[in-house]
Amino acid sequence: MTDTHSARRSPDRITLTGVTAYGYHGVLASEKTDGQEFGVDLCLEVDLSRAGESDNLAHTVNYAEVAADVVTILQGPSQDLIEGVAAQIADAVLTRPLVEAVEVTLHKPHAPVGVPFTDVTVQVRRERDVPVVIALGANLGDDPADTLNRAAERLSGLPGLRDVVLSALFETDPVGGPEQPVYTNAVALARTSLAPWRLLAALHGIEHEFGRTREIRWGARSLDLDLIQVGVPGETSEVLSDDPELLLPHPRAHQRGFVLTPWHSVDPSAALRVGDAVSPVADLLPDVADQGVRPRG
Ligand SMILES: Nc1ncnc2c1ncn2[C@@H]1O[C@H](COP(=O)(O)OP(=O)(O)OP(=O)(O)O)[C@@H](O)[C@H]1O
Ligand SMILES: Nc1nc2c(c(=O)[nH]1)N=C(CO)CN2
Repeated sequence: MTDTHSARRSPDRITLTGVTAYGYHGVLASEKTDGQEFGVDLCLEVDLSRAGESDNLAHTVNYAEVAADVVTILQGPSQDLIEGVAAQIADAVLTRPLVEAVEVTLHKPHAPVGVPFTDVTVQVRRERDVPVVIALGANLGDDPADTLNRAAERLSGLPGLRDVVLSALFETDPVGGPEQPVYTNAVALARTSLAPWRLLAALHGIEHEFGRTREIRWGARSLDLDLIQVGVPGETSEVLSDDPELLLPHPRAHQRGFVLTPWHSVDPSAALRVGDAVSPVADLLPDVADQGVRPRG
């Protein structure tokens, strides 16, 4: 697992250079009929620490798959401008959740320039930028409400997380676990350039700062930060994960009034995937209405 401060390190990278394919991009009619060779260099910013330890391909980005995507786009429908082709490649690469940024250099060495030349290139850099939903909970310490407000400030200060908006705070009856004090819960919405794993590591770091220890499952805690959803359900930005260390969307979110009620309060149009279906959070609320979730005065 990555350390909390890794978001501030200079990023790990995967580079892929000299991917070539024949395509039909260009403004001139002859370019659209005759075609020419295009080349692409890529630099992907990816956290490689987990793959470096695990030796597991699932923990990194498969550069062969990326190369195949690049060739598909180069050979795909004609576009007038190589700027558009480069941007399309960047967007396709960024659909991989582990890619935090990508730089694409698109070469068109046989462009009809009219004078002797070696190459023409465009370069675009794009960062990952997806919505995230984070649930906050606390039921230990002098002032759990203050804990949640301070935790939200820490979220706002995290490199790679922006536009953090905290919901109202709710007092909630404990769900599951041993007998324990009532909780204070809230939900934070934000946008991130961080890969989900790095965001989870950062959340664990904040929990740790607030004195969180993991002992009893569903037991009392000074601060709990859960990642509920990454990306927009049903769209290419949605991240689905069945890795037990990071399940996305959070598998119990749809059953939890202490998540759904604060979430709906801060985003009445929120939607959550439950199995194969994407449901408005508003439609899930009636099933959790008896769980004891009260606005905090
Ligand atoms: N979406 C997720 N958000 C946070 N942790 C997750 C997620 N999916 C899996 N986990 C894993 O769950 C483990 C236990 O997390 P935690 O102690 O916060 O669970 P909990 O809050 O007691 O229970 P619950 O997961 O039901 O909320 C963590 O080590 C983490 O790796
Ligand atoms: N009311 C409430 N109950 C819980 C909570 C929580 O945040 N609020 N968190 C749990 C494990 O994450 C288990 N039960």
